[in-house]
Amino acid sequence: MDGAWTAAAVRRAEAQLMATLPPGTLMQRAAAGLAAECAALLKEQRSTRTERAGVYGATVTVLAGPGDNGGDALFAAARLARRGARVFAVPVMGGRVHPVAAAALTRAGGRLVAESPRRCDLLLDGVLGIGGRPGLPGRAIDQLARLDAGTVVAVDVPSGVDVDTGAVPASAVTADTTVAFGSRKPCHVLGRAALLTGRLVLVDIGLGPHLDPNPAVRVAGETDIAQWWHRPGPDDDKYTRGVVGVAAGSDRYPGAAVLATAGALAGPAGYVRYAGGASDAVRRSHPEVVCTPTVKEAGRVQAWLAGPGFGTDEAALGELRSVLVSPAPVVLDADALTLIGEYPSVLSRREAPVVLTPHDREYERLYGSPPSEDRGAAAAALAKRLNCTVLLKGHHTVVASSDGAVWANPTGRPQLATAGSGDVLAGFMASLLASGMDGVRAAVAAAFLHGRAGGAAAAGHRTVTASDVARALPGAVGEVLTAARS
Ligand SMILES: NC(=O)C1=CN([C@@H]2O[C@H](COP(=O)(O)OP(=O)(O)OC[C@H]3O[C@@H](n4cnc5c(N)ncnc54)[C@H](OP(=O)(O)O)[C@@H]3O)[C@@H](O)[C@H]2O)[C@@H](O)CC1
Ligand SMILES: Nc1ncnc2c1ncn2[C@@H]1O[C@H](COP(=O)(O)OP(=O)(O)O)[C@@H](O)[C@H]1O
Ligand SMILES: [K+]
Repeated sequence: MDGAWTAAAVRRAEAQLMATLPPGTLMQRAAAGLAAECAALLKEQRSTRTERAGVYGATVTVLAGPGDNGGDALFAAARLARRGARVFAVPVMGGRVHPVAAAALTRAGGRLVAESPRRCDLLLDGVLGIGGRPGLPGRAIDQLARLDAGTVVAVDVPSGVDVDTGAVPASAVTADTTVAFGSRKPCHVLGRAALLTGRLVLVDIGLGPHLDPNPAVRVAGETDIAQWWHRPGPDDDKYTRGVVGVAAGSDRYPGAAVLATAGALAGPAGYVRYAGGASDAVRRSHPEVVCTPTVKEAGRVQAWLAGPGFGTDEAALGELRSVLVSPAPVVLDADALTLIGEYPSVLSRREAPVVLTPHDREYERLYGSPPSEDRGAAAAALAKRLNCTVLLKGHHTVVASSDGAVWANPTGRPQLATAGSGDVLAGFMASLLASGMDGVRAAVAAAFLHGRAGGAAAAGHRTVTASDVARALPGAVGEVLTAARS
C-alpha cells in the first residue's frame, strides 16, 4: 500500500536521512530528478523560439521563492542552463532567494531578473513547497498572469495549495506536471489541489525507508487490490462465491436497477438477486439475475445494495428497513442516503458493516453542511458520526473508515461524471462485499476499478455512458489481476 505523507512527516523522514548524508545531498538529488524531467518535457515540446525540440535554445523561466523549494528550482535550472537553455529566474519575495542555488544558476549562465520574457517554453514553479502556507505572494500572482508558458512544472507541490489537506483556499499555481520529491503529499491526491497537480512524477531521493509506515492518506494500487480479491477455487459454487442483493430502481426509474445489477454482475459474487419494481427491465437486460418484487421475498444474500432509483416514499423506507435488519453488510446509495438523512434512527441499531456513497449534495443531507475543502477530514467526520465507511465521490474520490483512516482513489476521469455511473459503482461494490471483502477494501477497490473502467471506456476521447463503464469493468478487473501477477 502506497500513500501520501504530510509536510511534518516528510520533514521527520528527511531529518533522519540527512543525518546520514553530506549537507546539500538531498537538494542535489531533487534538482537532478527535476532537471531530467524538465529536459524530457522540452524534448517532447517544440520550442516556440527556435522551432527546435530539446533543452538547447529553450526558454525557461523560474519563479523562485525564498526557501528550499526555490533552491531546488534554481539548481535544476542551472543544470538546464549548462545544457544550453536560456534561463530567467524571477525572485518573487523581494530579494529573498536560496543564495547558493542562485549563485549556481548565474555561474551556469542563467540570469536573475525582475521580469522575464513574456513567452517561455517551460515555467518552473519554485515559489513554495512543503513550507508554504496557502496562497501566493502578490508578485507570483502578477508573473503568472503575464507569462505565456508552453508547459508549467510545479516543484514538489503546486505553490499556494494547502499541502496537508488538498484544499485551495486562495490563489495557487495550476501545473501541467508536478515533480514531487521522496513521497506524495496529500495535496497531490485530494481535493482541488489534486486537480492543480496535473501529471505527478515522483523522484526517489532515498526517503522511503525513513517514512512512517502509516501515511496520512493511503493510496491503493494494483497489488493491494489483487491481494484483496477473492478468486474462485475448484470447490466454490455460486453460493460460496457470495450472493449479492440489489434493492434499486422502480417503475419510474427502471434504469437504476438495470445499471446497479450490471455493476453487481461485473464483480466477484456468484449470484445476483434483484428486489424491486423494475424486474421486467432487469430480466430483459440481464437474464442471469433472479428477480423478486420485495426485499423480504429475495432470500438470503451476503451483501445488499439499497437506494439507487428506489424512491423516498413510505414503501422505499420500508424496503430500506428490511435491508438494514439483515445481518449482511450493505452499500447505501442515492435515495437510501436521502432517507437516512431524514430518518437517521434507521441506522442506529445496525451492527453489520455499512458503506455510504454520497456525492456532495447527498453528503450535505447526511451531515447538515457541505463537505469542507479538506475532503479527507470531511469524509472521516461523517464516517465517525454514523459509524460507517464513507465513500465521498468526486474527481478524486475519498474513502474514510469510522476509525479515521483515509484513502484517496488514484484512478478516474471526468467522463465518469455521467448519469447512472454511480449506480454501476454501488452495484459493483456490493458484489465485492458479498464475496467477503471488508467494507473499506470494497469501497477502495470499487472506486479504483470503476475509475479504470471509466478510463478504458473513454479511450480515444470516446463519449462514455454508464452502460459503457459497466461493460468495461470485467476488463479492468482482469487487467489489475493480471498485472499484479506478472
Ligand atoms: N523535505 C525534504 O525531504 C526535501 C525538501 N526539499 C525541498 O524543500 C522544500 C521545502 O523548503 P522550505 O522548508 O525551505 O520551505 P518552502 O516551501 O520553500 O518555503 C518556505 C518559505 O516561504 C515563506 N512562505 C510560506 N508561505 C508563504 C506564503 N503563502 N506567501 C509568501 N511566503 C510564504 C516562508 O516564510 P516565513 O514562514 O518564514 O514567513 C519561508 O520563507 C520542499 O518542498 C522541497 O522542494 C528538497 O530540496 C530535498 C528534500
Ligand atoms: N469530475 C469528475 N472526475 C472523475 N470522476 C467523477 C467526476 N465527477 C464525478 N465523478 C464520478 O462519477 C460517479 C458519479 O456518481 P453519481 O454522482 O452517484 O452519479 P449517478 O447518481 O448519476 O449515478 C462517481 O463515481 C464519481 O466519483
Ligand atoms: K512549488
